[in-house]
Amino acid sequence: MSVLPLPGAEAAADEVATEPVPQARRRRGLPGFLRRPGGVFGAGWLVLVVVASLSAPLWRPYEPGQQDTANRLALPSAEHWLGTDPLGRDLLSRIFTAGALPLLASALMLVVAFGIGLPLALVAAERGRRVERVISRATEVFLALPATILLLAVIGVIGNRLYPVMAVMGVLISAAVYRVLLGVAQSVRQRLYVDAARVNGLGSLRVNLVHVLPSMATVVAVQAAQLFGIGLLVVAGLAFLGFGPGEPEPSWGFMIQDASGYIYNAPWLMVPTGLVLALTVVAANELADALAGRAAAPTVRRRRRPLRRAVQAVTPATPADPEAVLEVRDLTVSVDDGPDLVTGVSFSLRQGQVLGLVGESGCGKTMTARSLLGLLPDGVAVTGGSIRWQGRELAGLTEREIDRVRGREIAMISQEPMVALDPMFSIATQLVGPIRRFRGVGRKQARRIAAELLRNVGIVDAQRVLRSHPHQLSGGMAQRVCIALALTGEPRLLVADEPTTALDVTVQAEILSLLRALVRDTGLSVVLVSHDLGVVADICDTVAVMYAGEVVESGTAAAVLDAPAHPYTMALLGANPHVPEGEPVPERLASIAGTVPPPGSWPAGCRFASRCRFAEERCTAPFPALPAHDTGSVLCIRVDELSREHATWEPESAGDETHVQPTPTAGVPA
Ligand SMILES: Nc1ncnc2c1ncn2[C@@H]1O[C@H](COP(=O)(O)OP(=O)(O)OP(=O)(O)O)[C@@H](O)[C@H]1O
Repeated sequence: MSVLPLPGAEAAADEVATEPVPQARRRRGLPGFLRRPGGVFGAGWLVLVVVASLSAPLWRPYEPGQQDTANRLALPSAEHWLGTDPLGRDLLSRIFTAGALPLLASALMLVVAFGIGLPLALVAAERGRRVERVISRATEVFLALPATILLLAVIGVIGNRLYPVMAVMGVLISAAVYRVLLGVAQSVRQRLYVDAARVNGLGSLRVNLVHVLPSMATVVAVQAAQLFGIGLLVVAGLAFLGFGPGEPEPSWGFMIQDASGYIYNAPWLMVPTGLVLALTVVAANELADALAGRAAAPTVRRRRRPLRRAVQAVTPATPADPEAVLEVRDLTVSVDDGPDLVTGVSFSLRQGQVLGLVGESGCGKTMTARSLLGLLPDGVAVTGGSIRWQGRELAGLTEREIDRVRGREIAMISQEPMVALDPMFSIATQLVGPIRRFRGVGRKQARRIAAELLRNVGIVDAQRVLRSHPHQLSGGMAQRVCIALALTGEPRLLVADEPTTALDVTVQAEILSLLRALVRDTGLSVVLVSHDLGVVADICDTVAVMYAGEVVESGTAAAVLDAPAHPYTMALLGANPHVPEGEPVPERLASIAGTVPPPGSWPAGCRFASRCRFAEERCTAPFPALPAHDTGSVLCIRVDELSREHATWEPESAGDETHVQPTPTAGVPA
């Protein structure tokens, strides 16, 4: 007997890992699964059988043991609608009297299986890889046990008592339930709105109850429906083998076994009981399929984002800039038992300033930014260096300690506003909760503050937006709401990970000007992650250019962007399609041959050397020391020579060019 795989449940689990299209959720009328014939049949038949079985004592035409000896083995008639058994007992009355037991026993099995499997999956998904490994190994032991033999052994010990036996069956099945739900819980926890909820101070229990569980509901329902059918078959199978209520008590399994003895001279006897059992199992499966179909249909796939954090030993560092509110020194972020993703990253940020982290995709910008909030993916940790925020060390804080900082002192906005908002709740609900938690105010006042926050981020019809759900907002509006959400805890530092990437150019300019206004009016500091030099030039005071997990050049935005000193910065600017206002549009853009080397295969010397036009043999040797630069730092041993030579990264030849399609950014001075 095996309960895995559960194909429908797995399909639904797979789909739940993607982001739902909110419009589909909000369609009015019948639930999605009831728009499918299988769903209508499954739900209808199950309701009928459950109601008829539980209420059988109220309506059955005969007592289940009442014998009509003149009418033995009768075919259906007006007196006995489904016929009679060898003792002349009414089949209709016996079938539905017998129904309560398998239905309740199956339900008990489900309660036990989900009562164990679901909490274990939530805990394993939340607590990280080590806890998950322990729980998974333990459940694998259960999966390896031969369930049928074990059940018979249990019956041998506790006797012919069906409910305890089915409870034991539930314990065995909980391992399979855990396996399916773990994957779902892990993927739901990776959604940005769960991340946002954690940043907004929601405790782990409430994150699970409010955000994770509702998103798992479909998979739980699919799996429960399938397991219910399996439970019915188990009960019937046990009764067929003689384990279950004995004569004269009716049971489906025993009635089928009894009928099998009359298969040649009274074949009809098998039909009613067999049909009711078969239809009930099929109905459970049809319902599961319809539920899985409902989950599968209205979805689109989105990029998954890593979220969880793990902190390991860190080394302290002394502050270099006395005016800095944020001082990151020699930050190293690594995969557990794996390569470094970020090494030796240092930068500082003053109050009311914006720091841009720039670089190609995969350079470690996001890992660096997420380290500030303790929101690294599971299995990735800060393994060295220091993150000092307002004089306090953040690297190495426990989850509980960093919880007090997240949202209240440091908040986050992300690249995909639509995914950062929970599609299930109105904007008011999503704002009021964090406001009440962070500011300790009542619901009414929280709603007033929510409206005020929306107005502060440029939303004029705040009341309408408060009543809306995320899918009713445009991308720009949703990002404004996300910024308002980030401001609910009155943070002093905002980590903005590509906040304008998903928006069109006009809206990008609006959001940038909103961020600028917030910085100017409130003294907020911002760490802005971007691969767009136009955006960085537009808003940042200082810049740290990242390549292959390290900062290769840093300094004031004016210095770095106007007079880049590191070849990689020169190359990025040479390949930048943004054209400064008033400057001639270049005919060709430079390109950078090759790709960023992945973590684990960085060379010992300059990591950019293999792509650098100015590289010499000595560039491949390990760096002697970090060369100094007037206004920041440059990780290039040829920096002085290149500066003297006025080196620039120009398009070299026809093979090294890209024709320009200028996309002027509103107000980008570059
Ligand atoms: N959970 C993870 N486990 C292992 N490696 C990871 C994980 N998440 C990211 N990485 C790797 O870490 C490196 C840095 O990734 P990161 O997301 O910080 O880059 P990025 O510069 O922000 O790029 P992008 O702009 O595409 O987000 C990449 O090589 C990436 O593949």
